[in-house]
Amino acid sequence: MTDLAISTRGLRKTYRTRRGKRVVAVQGLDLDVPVGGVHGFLGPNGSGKTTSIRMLLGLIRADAGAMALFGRPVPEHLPEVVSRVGAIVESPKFFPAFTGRKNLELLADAIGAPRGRVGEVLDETSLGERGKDRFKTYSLGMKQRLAIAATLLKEPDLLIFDEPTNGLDPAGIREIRETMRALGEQGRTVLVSSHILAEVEQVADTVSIIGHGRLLASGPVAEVIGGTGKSTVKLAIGNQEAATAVLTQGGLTVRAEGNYLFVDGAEDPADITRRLAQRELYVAELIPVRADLESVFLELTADEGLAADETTTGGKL
Ligand SMILES: Nc1ncnc2c1ncn2[C@@H]1O[C@H](COP(=O)(O)OP(=O)(O)OP(=O)(O)O)[C@@H](O)[C@H]1O
Repeated sequence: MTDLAISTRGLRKTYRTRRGKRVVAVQGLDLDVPVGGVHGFLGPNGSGKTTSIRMLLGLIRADAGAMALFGRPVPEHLPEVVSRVGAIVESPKFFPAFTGRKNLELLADAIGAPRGRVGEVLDETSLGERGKDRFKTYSLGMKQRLAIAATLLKEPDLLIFDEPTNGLDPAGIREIRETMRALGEQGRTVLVSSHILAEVEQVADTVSIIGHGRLLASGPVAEVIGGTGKSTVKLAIGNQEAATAVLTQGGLTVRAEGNYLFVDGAEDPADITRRLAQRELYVAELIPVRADLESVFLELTADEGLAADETTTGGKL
């Protein structure tokens, strides 16, 4: 387990609401995050991402299951590994009237980090010269990057960001994305939770997709995208009607869009051309359409709904 920055097995958490209802937020989560690079922790709203992160950081107790950070079981051994972990789970508090630099200097003093680190972390988060400006003049994106800079003061090996781009404009999102990518390239491990997939797809090396507090898929982005075993092929053909009939008979799903047919479900594009050629229908153009993380995510979480189960049954976990 030591080559994993994060590992959980059978992690569970049920909340009890004031009205006595039980909300199963995380139900048997097995999560593995390799050391080094950016790992996207993906799931629809309410799928248990924040709850899982809070358990890992020792902010709330798990009901059952095992967790480890860098191979050390937590929360039991959290004091040993906590210095290797930086996290932004909620917006940190900075002094509005102080400059970004001053805020970081105060924080560095408080946690015993050298003040020399402040200039470095401002550069690492592309705040550089803007460190001289007051915090209250910062855009949301800059405030968020200052929060990341603060977590970098103690040079953590693992950074955990819960929905770091929430509320940011496209420019702010791009800046955070570039910062995360740079951190991953330095060999740090970055866990970033999100329900915005396009964003994570561009920056993550590996991903885990969860739904209802359970792991649905995990691995390198390319493998997770390819792993659904389905591909779409776009083809141009003279007789669309006849081609649709042949392919549909063969169990494929076909839809027409303008001059093209989009065919789903073929194991191999060559299979499509062969079937059509057997009926003397010849393809003018055939383009495999790359699956993206978004479509894989939607496919995997199709049955998950938008919120976790709410149940009034009092069964023991
Ligand atoms: N303190 C709490 N008390 C009761 N229920 C809670 C509490 N915190 C979270 N929940 C519920 O637990 C489930 C999982 O929530 P969680 O915040 O972990 O999901 P999430 O994937 O982080 O979602 P989001 O993307 O919306 O932040 C949801 O149904 C949520 O309403």
